[in-house]
Amino acid sequence: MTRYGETFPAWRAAAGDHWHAYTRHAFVEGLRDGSLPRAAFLDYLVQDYIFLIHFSRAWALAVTKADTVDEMRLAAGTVNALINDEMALHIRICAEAGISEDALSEAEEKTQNIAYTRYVLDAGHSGDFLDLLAALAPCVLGYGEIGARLSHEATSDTYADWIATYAGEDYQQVCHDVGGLIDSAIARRLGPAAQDSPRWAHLSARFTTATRLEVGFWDMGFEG
Ligand SMILES: Cc1ncc(CO)c(N)n1
Repeated sequence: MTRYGETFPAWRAAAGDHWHAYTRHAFVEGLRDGSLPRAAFLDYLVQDYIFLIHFSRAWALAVTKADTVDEMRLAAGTVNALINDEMALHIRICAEAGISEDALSEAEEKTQNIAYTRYVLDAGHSGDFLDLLAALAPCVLGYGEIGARLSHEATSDTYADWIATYAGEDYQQVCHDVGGLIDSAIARRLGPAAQDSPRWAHLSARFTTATRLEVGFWDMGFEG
């Protein structure tokens, strides 16, 4: 399993079965073996386009919640990667299927999508930089882990374009940078014995909640 720093493996372990339910979801396995119906994939991509808009807003909030210029730089880099790289995948695949960018912007946002993105934004608004990072982490790092695994385990090239985006060097670099950012942000605010800090359990619980919301997002993908 991919590490992406020291904090992530600890939070991932604390999320227990929820992490497995997220990263080994039937939707993910359908991407792996190509059995996922195209209509479900496109439905998911349309929702994910909207997701990425709000997710970019949450990373932009991280820029304003940061304490150092290094933290700002990394958060701003992630905003850039989301808006200018990752969303391009959605626009490209949807365009190939006859769904225009205008149609993407006008699509109705589903409730599981609203629940997830607004939970993350609220973590940032009501909490500090660490609360926000804990809520953001499962998304970035989970897709990194899924992409890296599927690049080795895929048995079909039906969804090769999607897999290559998350397994690719650019996205994997974002995951390593974000993993490092979480480690240094924690060390800076909670000190070397972060796991003994009273905040640790709370941050870890936020990570688990966001992981559960990822499971709901895949479930939603099947409903469409
Ligand atoms: C729901 C969801 N989680 C994570 C990612 C990765 O950025 C994504 N595109 N969508």
